[in-house]
Amino acid sequence: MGKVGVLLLNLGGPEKPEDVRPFLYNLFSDPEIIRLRFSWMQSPLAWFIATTRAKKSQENYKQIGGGSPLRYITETQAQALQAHLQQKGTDAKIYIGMRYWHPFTEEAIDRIKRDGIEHLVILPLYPHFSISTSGSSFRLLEKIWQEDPSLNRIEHTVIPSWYKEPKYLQAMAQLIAEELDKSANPDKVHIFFSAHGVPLSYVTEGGDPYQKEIVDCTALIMETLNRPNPHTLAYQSRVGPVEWLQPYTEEAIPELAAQGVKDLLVVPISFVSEHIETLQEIDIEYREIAEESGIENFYRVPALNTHPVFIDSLATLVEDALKSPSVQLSEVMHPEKTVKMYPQERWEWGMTTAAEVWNGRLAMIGFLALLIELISGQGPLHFVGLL
Ligand SMILES: C=CC1=C(C)c2cc3[nH]c(cc4nc(cc5[nH]c(cc1n2)c(C)c5CCC(=O)O)C(CCC(=O)O)=C4C)c(C)c3C=C
Ligand SMILES: [Fe+2]
Ligand SMILES: [Fe+2]
Repeated sequence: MGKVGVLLLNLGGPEKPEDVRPFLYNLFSDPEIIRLRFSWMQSPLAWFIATTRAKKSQENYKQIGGGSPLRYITETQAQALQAHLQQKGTDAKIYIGMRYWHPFTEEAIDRIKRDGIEHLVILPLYPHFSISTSGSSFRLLEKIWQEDPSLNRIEHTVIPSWYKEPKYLQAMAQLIAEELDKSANPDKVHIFFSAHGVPLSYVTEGGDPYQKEIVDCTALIMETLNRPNPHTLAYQSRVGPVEWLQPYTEEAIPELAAQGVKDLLVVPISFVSEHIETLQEIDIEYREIAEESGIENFYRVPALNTHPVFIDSLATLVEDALKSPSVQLSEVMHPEKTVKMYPQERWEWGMTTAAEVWNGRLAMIGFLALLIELISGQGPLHFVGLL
């Protein structure tokens, strides 16, 4: 086999306070995050939301040291994966392609070309597929491929989602068991899976398999854990005025407390690295909500980061992908009717319908807010939680 490369896809995060606004601008410019019927409105709206949200977001990042640890952690994961693959006899170079911040996906592709990579495994660091995460990165890659025919020389294969990988489940179960055993009464602890949310319309109209994959994944982790603890699944990090997947984490925690739960173990499951939503949202905001509502012991399972069993699972995914028939970007993005992949047609159609909702509500709220905010210094977006 010729030169092998592995492209790890991730979201990216601002490294310092000045990065927050341009990072948010990149995020809200993505039509997979907000799609507007009139594409000319995308940039002004992204600019508007980024500018108005930046201060609050910067304050959150300040609470965890001013920036996101995502780049550093992803780099250590890449090094660990490269070393582990080498140990197992696979020579591969690892590249990091972030969607909204450095090192950008475009830069990774430039390096892959320069290094003369012949076989490329595309591995998103999201265990579950969502239109808004892996889907967005795949769409960007597809565009890069379309614009640069020389990339067709590279044989590529995509791993669309991988939450069923046994060693990933084992690593999660191991981390949960270690945390449970720190409690005086391990069997009494309520295990609380907190997944990152998406707008409900992504699932109901867009056909996003994300919710199903998350539900499946929690069941598989509980099965692997094999303990008698009760468990709950809820969704965190809602942004904007539309309905997201329910139950919401910030509402589910007080409900459990009202039912008499005293020991709560939060398990973040959408993401494999520590980031602002584990370090700030869970460890600070949700802990406060829990303690105020009567939870006595609040624990949190650490993110996988460079857990050796997790790195081994990533290596297995890469090795299996190199041995199996390739999965093309075009297959994932435009599956044939007979292939049971992501329902692109419903997704396109659904996102258009969802877009109308976003378009109507966000654009209207956005420009109205801008006007009111300019006049009064206090806009309505503060009340719907967008700013
Ligand atoms: C699987 C994980 C994620 C999903 C699904 C997801 C969807 C999604 N996110 C936003 C809006 C924002 N996300 C932000 C940060 C952020 N998002 C994820 C993961 C998922 N997002 C991570 C890991 C991070 C943090 C990166 C870091 O800095 O460590 C932010 C910025 C932070 C903030 O201002 O709160 C926004 C905004 C939407 C709208 C969405 C689905 C449509
Ligand atoms: Fe997000
Ligand atoms: Fe988020």
